[in-house]
Amino acid sequence: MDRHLFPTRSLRGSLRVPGDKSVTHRGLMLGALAQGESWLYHPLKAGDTLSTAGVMRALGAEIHEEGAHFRIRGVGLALKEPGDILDCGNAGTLIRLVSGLLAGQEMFTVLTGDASLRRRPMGRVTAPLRQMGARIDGRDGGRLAPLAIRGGGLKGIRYELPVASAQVKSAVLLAGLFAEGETEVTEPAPTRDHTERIFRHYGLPIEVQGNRIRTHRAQPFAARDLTVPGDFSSAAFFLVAALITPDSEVTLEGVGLNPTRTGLLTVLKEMGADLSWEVTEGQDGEPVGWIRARSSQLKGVAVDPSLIPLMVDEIPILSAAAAWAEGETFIPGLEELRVKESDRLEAIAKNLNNLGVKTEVGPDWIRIFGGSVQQGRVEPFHDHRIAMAFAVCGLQTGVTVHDAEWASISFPSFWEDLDRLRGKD
Ligand SMILES: O=C(O)C1=C[C@@H](OP(=O)(O)O)[C@@H](O)[C@H](O)C1
Ligand SMILES: C=C(OP(=O)(O)O)C(=O)O
Repeated sequence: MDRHLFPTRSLRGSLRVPGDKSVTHRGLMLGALAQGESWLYHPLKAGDTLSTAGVMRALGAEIHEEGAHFRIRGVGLALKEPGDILDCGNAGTLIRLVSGLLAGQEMFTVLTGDASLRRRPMGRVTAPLRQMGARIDGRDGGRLAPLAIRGGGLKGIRYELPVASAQVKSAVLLAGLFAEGETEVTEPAPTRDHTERIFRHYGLPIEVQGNRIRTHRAQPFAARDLTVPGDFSSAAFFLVAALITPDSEVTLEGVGLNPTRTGLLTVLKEMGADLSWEVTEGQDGEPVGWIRARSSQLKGVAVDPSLIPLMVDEIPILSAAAAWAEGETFIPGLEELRVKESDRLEAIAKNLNNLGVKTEVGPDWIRIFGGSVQQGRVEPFHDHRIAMAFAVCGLQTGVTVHDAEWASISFPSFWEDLDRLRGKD
């Protein structure tokens, strides 16, 4: 479905963004593994996380939608063998994390997903899980889904992550809960630490020492309620929208401000953004607070590559900010963007060019020449973040977004929330 956005003059108001996608995936999985009943409050109910609810139900958990929340009855560590294949839809986090869980279970499962997911690299999880003892097959020798997993009999390993990936780290740690001995993961750079935090919330074994994270076999653990913070990655679209639109001020409330997620704030500040934020509470192990953004004249910057893992999903919206900045922005360290829901580096360059913005692209970097956005058309390439980021980029000039429904993978109320801030109810 095409969505036409007329030129926006100002964005004003405050908003509570939907629940964090990463925390919701993990909350559903661990709630499903716990013993007894618990509530997952304010989860994200969107394409990706509804896929996780479906998969965990097929594995024996009871998951009920109760208003805005989920009520979960867990299985107490022993999942049930499903009678059919498990469909992970568009969700990379789901297929990779659940592979770790299934590697630990004495049963046979097959995981698949949509066309995008079946193109994404799975060798990064199947390699360590095989080292732990799981038998896994798949297309291209287990590098691509569908993946067939026969789990059980795992032994702990010491594993150095070849890429800075929270999904791979989490898959190995989840498998470690079912493995004999200790499992240790070393990260090349810090990545989002929601798995470590949620393990602590449930009293599961977890020890973090610098870039080394250890776990070991878990005993059945009791169900416990969990409140999901607002998703910083969803908030990011409205922050940048307010910065680049004149006469704007937007406040986002109840947002997760975990420092392993907020690299974008550092970069936008360096670009001259009028941004303020405050952590107001610790909610079930995650820092939560508010962020305020006001119209700002941004300037181009060279981004420090060590910040990329702390803002890996925000590169599309950072590119939109760069398009409105004065001068050049250089973003290095982007090799992982090539293997997300789309080739995001390519998708960013194509959409910027559609909107009149010049770019140069290398194998893992992009240079954006800001200051010349024109009216145009956004092509999401079946990727939710691309749809939302470039809708924001074209807000002032007016823009047509093709296949706008892709936003519902992570942010079903995006278009209505945007209209509310634009004063168009
Ligand atoms: O662990 C997670 O919840 C996620 C980790 C990141 O992926 P990688 O681990 O592939 O970097 C991120 O892009 C994804 O949206 C969610
Ligand atoms: C990369 C993303 O998600 P996933 O890897 O879970 O598909 C994302 O939400 O931007």
